[in-house]
Amino acid sequence: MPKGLSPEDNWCFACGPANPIGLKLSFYEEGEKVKARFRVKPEHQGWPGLVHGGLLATLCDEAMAQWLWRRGFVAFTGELKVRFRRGVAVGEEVLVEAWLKERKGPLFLLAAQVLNAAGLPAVTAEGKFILKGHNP
Ligand SMILES: CCCCCCCCCCCC(=O)SCCNC(=O)CCNC(=O)[C@H](O)C(C)(C)COP(=O)(O)OP(=O)(O)OC[C@H]1O[C@@H](n2cnc3c(N)ncnc32)[C@H](O)[C@@H]1OP(=O)(O)O
Repeated sequence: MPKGLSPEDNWCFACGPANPIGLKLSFYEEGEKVKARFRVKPEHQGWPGLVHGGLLATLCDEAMAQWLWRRGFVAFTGELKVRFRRGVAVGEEVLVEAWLKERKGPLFLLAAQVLNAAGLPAVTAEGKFILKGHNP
């Protein structure tokens, strides 16, 4: 793990409860997936009334990293492919979920999606993660 990066600090932008400007995502397990709910705020918008795509990509990236982290893998995102299918409105509560598709040695391929308030896919994503270590 790089210097300055301590999980105990809880400063992860997406999931760290101590980060004052973080998203404070709280993940849980359901079957083979990790999931989190997130209510989008006005400060997350890009086009007026619509959530910024970069933030939705962050939700996917984080969910996939969480899937690995919770299983003891410290793995970095090497590649992230994101498809924006439906705009998400400010104020909406979305569900982000991630799961493993394949592992080839140190390379993990995961998938994620953001479901809108109606349960329809707003974003689908795939990520390649490279194993860098294990957490105790
Ligand atoms: C508080 C608690 C929080 C707990 C939860 C924490 C959540 C945090 C979530 C944050 C998620 C992020 O945004 S992470 C931050 C964004 N990502 C980064 O900063 C990573 C920056 N990039 C790197 O550090 C590096 O390039 C790596 C680690 C990705 C790869 O470098 P490396 O480790 O030297 O790996 P290397 O030997 O080159 O390659 C190993 C194998 O992976 C393949 N490979 C390498 N890079 C890639 C790639 N981009 N796409 C595809 N494949 C790749 C190689 O071909 C090779 O396969 P073969 O030839 O052996 O078959």
